[in-house]
Order: sequence, then C-alpha cells, then structure tokens
Amino acid sequence: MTPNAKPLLRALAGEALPTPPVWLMRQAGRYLPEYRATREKAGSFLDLCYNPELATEVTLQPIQRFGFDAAILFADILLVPQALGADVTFVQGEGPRLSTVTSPEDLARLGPVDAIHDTLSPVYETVSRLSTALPSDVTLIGFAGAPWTVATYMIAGRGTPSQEPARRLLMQQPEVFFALLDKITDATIEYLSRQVEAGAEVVKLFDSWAGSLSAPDFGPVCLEPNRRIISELKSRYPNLPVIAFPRGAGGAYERFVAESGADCVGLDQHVPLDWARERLQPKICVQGNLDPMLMVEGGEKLDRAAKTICETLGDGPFVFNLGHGITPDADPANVERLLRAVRG
Ligand SMILES: Cc1c2[nH]c(c1CCC(=O)O)Cc1[nH]c(c(CCC(=O)O)c1C)Cc1[nH]c(c(CCC(=O)O)c1C)Cc1[nH]c(c(C)c1CCC(=O)O)C2
Repeated sequence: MTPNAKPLLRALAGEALPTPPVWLMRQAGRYLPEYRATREKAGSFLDLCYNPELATEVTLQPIQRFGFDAAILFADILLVPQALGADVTFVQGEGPRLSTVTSPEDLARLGPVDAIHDTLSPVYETVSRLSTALPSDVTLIGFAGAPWTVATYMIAGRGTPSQEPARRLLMQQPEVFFALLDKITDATIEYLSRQVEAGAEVVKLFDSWAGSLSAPDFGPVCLEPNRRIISELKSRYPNLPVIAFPRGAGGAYERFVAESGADCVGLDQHVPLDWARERLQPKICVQGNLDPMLMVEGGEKLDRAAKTICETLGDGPFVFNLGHGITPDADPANVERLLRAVRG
C-alpha cells in the first residue's frame, strides 16, 4: 500500500475523493450498548480511559460495527489537567469536576510538564495497541483538547454554559491566565508527540469553546496556542496531518484557517456550507458538519441533510463528520442510514 492510500490521509493531503472518508466525533460512546457494557466492566469512565485493553476495545467497537474510515483514540481532553496535578472526577449524570486554578498559588501547585507521562503512559500504550489492531485502510487519530478549552475546565472546575469563570480570569488576572494557557500548550505538545511516537497517524485539537471568546481575544487565546502546537508538532513530524476544531468560531474560521497551520478544519453545524466552500475549502480540507440531532431524528431528513453536505463540499478536500459529538440518545441504526446516504 502506498503511504497515502488510506482515504482519510488522502483527503487531509488535499485530494477530493469521489466518496468522502467518514467518521463521527464521539463515535465510541454511550449510544452503543457494547460501549456501555465495557464501561461497566472498567468501573468508572476514567478507569476506562487508563485501561489500555478496554480503551482499545471501545475504540475498535464503532469500527467493527460500522466500518468508519478513522478510529479516534478513546481518551478524554481532561486527562491532561489530571496529569498536570489537578484532581479530576466524573460525576455520573453531571459531568466533570476538577480542582480549580484561579490564583498564582494554584498555578504553582501544578506539576511540571515533563511529569505528565507518568499519568498518561497507559494512553500511549492504547495508541500502540490500536496501531497494530486496526484494519489497514483505517486511520488512527490521536487527540487533545486545545488549550483554551482545557483551561475553561481547569479554571471553573466544571463545564460552564458560557465559560464565564475562565473569561473573568482572562480579564482580571491575565498573567495567571496566560501562564496556565502556556503550560497547557507545552503539555499538549509533549502529549501529542508521544501519541505520534506510539502510532497516531493524525492528531486533532478540540477547541470546543472557541465560540465563547470575544473577537479581540480569539487571536491570543484560541488561535495562538493552536498555532504554536501545530508548528511545533510539524517541526518534529513534518508529515503529520493535523485537524483543528475551533467550534463556534463563526467568521473567525477564516482567520483560523489562514494562520493556524492546520491541514483540516472541523466545522460545527452552524457554519453555512456555501460560505465554507467558497472561503475555507480553497485553502484547506474541511470536515463536518451534520447536525448531531439528526442522528436521533433519522429518516429522510437525515438522508437529505447528509446529501446536501456531500454535494456542496464533495468537489474539494472533505471529510464527512458531525458538527459536534454524537449524543447518547442517538440510534445506532441512524449511523447505518447515514453511511448509506454518504457512501451510496
Ligand atoms: C469538552 C470535551 C470533553 N471531552 C472531549 C471534549 C471535546 C469535544 C466535545 O466538545 O465534545 C473529547 C472526547 N471525549 C471522549 C472522546 C473519545 C473519542 C471519541 O469517540 O470521540 C473525545 C475525543 C470520550 C468521552 N468523554 C466523556 C464520555 C462519556 C462518559 C461516560 O461514558 O459516561 C465519553 C465517551 C465524558 C466527558 N468528557 C468531557 C465532558 C464535558 C464529558 C461529560 C459530558 C458527557 O458525559 O458527554 C470533556
């Protein structure tokens, strides 16, 4: 097989394929009964993330069931805060809880970046197992949270509707805020480098809360850390494709595409397709952007929406995905329906 024969790698290299590669954010998750069974066996969600055997199993489940073109490492963006010394727990039905970083003292209590591997080594072991277990045409994606999104959880200690605690720290104590952002950026570079060394073929940065930043803050807080991570990774691994996902960036997607250095940009479901085709796709591979609610709804609405996306973006480099993660109430039968609509 030639190095770029895998469909996802071809699209990320700028090729327009007759049938786009397809995978779904959160494709290993609670909407699958086999995921729920393995998670039960693991104990907690974090135990599952740090168990290479079971994390490999759940990563492979959606590949075995649906035949996606890519597998995404099963882990979580909040493992990096934990590896930096934050307390992290997942409360059933409520989401993550973390110890908070809101002062120079909190910041000083975090551990050094080079100590993260003590905690994260099981993740590298999962990547390594996956790189040998996957079918030869399936691409392995490693990932991390982008620094701003990770910082929002570290500052607030939980998920928040509009990331107010983090935006307040940025306004009131910019030195503390940017020192934290820098530390997360450094840790993310080392974390993703280890994933690549272990066999990840592509990495993705999830900036899920990019959309809550003001226009003046978008550059220094979202774009700059993404750019620094991508530039450092590319200097270490010149052929590594990077997908970035500044979710909710709106008009700032254009600047992000021009300046981040990413090979592909993930589009949320709010990005108008014609605009993406005209303004973004000439410069970069685009990925997205079906409304995840259609995976619950199904039916002809799903078929039509999927076809519209393929028709609008299919003439350029394009990866089919959702605009955000598949939700626990999605019907697995709708994933099969979606694949028929996309692949014909
Ligand atoms: C913000 C964020 C997180 N985690 C992630 C993000 C960025 C993407 C996004 O915006 O969705 C990324 C993530 N989380 C998970 C993956 C695994 C790979 C995949 O299949 O996409 C990935 C790539 C597993 C997970 N991460 C989580 C689950 C559900 C945990 C469970 O099994 O109970 C999974 C499968 C938990 C999680 N993890 C996080 C939250 C807020 C929650 C709780 C909310 C929820 O329960 O959905 C943080």
